Amino acid sequence: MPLFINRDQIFAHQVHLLEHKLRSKEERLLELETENAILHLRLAECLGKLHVGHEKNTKALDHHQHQRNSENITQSVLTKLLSEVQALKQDLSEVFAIYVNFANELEVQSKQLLKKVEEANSALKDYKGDEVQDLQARVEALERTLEEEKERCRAERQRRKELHNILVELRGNIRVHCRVRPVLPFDYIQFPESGPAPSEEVVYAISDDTVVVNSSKTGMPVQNKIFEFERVHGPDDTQDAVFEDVKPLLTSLLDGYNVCIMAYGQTGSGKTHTMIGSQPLEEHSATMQESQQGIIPKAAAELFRLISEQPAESHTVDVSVMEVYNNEVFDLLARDEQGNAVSKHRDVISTSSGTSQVTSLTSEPVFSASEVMHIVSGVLKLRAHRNTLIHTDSSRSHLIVTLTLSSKSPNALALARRLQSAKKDMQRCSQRAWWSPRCHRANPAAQNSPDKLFRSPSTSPRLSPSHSPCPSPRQTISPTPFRTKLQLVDLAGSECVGVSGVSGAALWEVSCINRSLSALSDVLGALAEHRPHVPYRNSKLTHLLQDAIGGDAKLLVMLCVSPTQRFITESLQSLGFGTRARQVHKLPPHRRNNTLKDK
Ligand SMILES: Nc1ncnc2c1ncn2[C@@H]1O[C@H](COP(=O)(O)OP(=O)(O)OP(=O)(O)O)[C@@H](O)[C@H]1O
Repeated sequence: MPLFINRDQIFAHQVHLLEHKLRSKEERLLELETENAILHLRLAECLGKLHVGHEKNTKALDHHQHQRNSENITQSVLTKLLSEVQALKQDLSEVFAIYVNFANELEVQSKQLLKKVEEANSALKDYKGDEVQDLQARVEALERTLEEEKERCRAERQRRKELHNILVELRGNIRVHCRVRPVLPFDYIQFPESGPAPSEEVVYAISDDTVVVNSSKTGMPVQNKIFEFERVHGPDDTQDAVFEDVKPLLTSLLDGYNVCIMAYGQTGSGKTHTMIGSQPLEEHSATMQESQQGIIPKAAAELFRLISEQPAESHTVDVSVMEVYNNEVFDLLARDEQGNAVSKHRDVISTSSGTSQVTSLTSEPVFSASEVMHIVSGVLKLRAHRNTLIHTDSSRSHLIVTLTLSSKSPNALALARRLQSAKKDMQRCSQRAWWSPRCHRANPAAQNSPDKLFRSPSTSPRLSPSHSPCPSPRQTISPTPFRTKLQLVDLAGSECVGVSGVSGAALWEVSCINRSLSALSDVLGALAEHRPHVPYRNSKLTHLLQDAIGGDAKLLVMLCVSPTQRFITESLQSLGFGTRARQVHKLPPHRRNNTLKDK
C-alpha cells in the first residue's frame, strides 16, 4: 500500500463524502417536504372537519334558539286560550241558564196551547155535526155518481162498439182491422256517405180504433191524417191479441156463414207474420210456439175447439190450398201420377148462380189443427218467394187456404139461416127458370146422390164437389150436410219497382201483383159506388174471391202497415184501401145453402 496519499486524492475523497452527505441531506429534505405536505393535507382535513362541526354547532344553536322561541310562543298562546276557555265557560253557563228558563217557559206555553187545541177540537166537533158532515156526505155522493158515470161510460162505449158491429153486419160492411208493425232493420235508409240510418216513425196506432199518419211534404207543414177502422193494433200487440178480435168470426162459421179473412199491405208490412207466423218454413208446424202462431193456425185450432163442443161426428173439415201467381191459379195440394206434390194450374169459372168456383181443386180431410198446419207448411215450400231489396223472403203470390166445414147436425141458428137461404135460392131459381134453359138442364145432375159427391172423410185426397146452378124443392129439404167456407188469404204485397230493385222475371211478378191488387181496389170501388157492373173478372184474384168480396160472406180485411217514413206512400195507399173497403155495403151476410149448390 503506498504511503503517500496525494492531496488531490484526499480532496476528491472528501468531495465524494460531502457529495454523499449532500445527497443524503437532499433525500432527507425530500422526505421532510413530503411529510410536510402530508401534514398540510391533514391539517386541511382537520380544518374542514372543524368547519363542518362548527356549522353543525351553529345550526344546533339556532335550532335550540328556535325551539325556545316556539316554546315561548306556545306558552303565550296557551295562556291566551286558557283565558278564552274560561270566558266561554262563563258564557255557556249563562246560556244554559237562559235555556233552562226558555224550556220552562215553552212548557208552560205548550200546555196552554194544548189546552186551547182541546178547546178548539171540542168546538169543531160541535161544528162538524152539521156542516162538515153534510159536505162530506155530498163529496161521497159525488164520488159515487162519478164512479157510476164512469161505469156507464164504459158500458156505453162497449154498447157503441157492439151496435157498430151489428150495424156493420146489417149493412153488410166489410170489417177492416189494421196492424201497425214495429220498426225493423229494413226500415233503415242506406245513405251513400253516412251508411244506414233509422227512418222516422210516422204511423201511430193512437187508440184501439184509430191510426194517425204524420204526413209531411217538403216545404209544407206536417199534416195528421186520421183513419178509423173496426180495430187497430199497435206494434206491441201480440199475435194472441190480434187473433182475439178475429175469433168471433169462427163462431159465425158454425152458425152458417161463409167467412173470409184477408191480409192486405205493402211488401214487408207483416202479412205473412200476421196470417201464418214468423218462423222458418220448416217450423210452420204444430210445434210452432202457440204465441208465435198467426191467424191461420189459431183459426184452425179454434175451429176444431168449437167442433169438439158439438155432438160427435156432426162436422167434417176439408182443407185446400191454392196460390194466384202471375194471374194464374195453382192447386198446391195436387199430386202427380207418382203421388209427388206438384203445383197444378186450375181454372176459375162462374156458376150460373153467380158464384165463382175453382175446377178440380184438391182438398184433403183434416181432423185437427196440427194436421191443417202440417199440410199448409208442406205446401208453403211450393209457394213463390223472392229476395228483394226490402224483404229477403218476399211472397210473390197470393195464398188462399180454404177450410170447408160440412155440418151434418147444424145448430138451431144455422138451421134457421139454412131455411131462410133455401127460400131465397128457390125464389131466385124460380125467377130465373122461365128464361134460363141451363137451369132445367142442370137439374138432373143436381139430383145426384150426396154420397157420390161427399165421400167419407177417410178417403184422401178428393175433389171438391162442383156447384149445380139450381136446387129443386126436393133438395132444399133433404137432410144432407151443408157447407160453410173459411177462406184465409195472405195476399202478395204491393210494391214500387224502384224500391224493391227487381228486374227480368221478377219485374213481371211485381207487375202481376200490382195489377191484381189494383183490380181488387177497383172491385171495392165499384161495390162502394153501387155501380151496375163490378169488374170481378179483371183478375183471377178478384174472380176467385168474388163470393167473399161481393157475396154474402163475412169478410175481414187485415191491413198491415209499416210504421216509418220510408214506406209512407205505400202505408197511405193501404190505409186508403181499408177506408174504401169499409164503405162497401154488401148484401147482409147470410148463410149460403151450399148443400143445394154443391149437389
Ligand atoms: N208485428 C210484427 N212483429 C215482429 N216482426 C214482424 C211483425 N210484422 C212483421 N214482422 C217481421 O217483418 C218481416 C216481414 O214480414 P212478413 O214476411 O210478414 O211481410 P209480408 O207483408 O208478408 O211481405 P211480402 O208481401 O213481401 O211477403 C218478417 O221478418 C217478420 O218476421
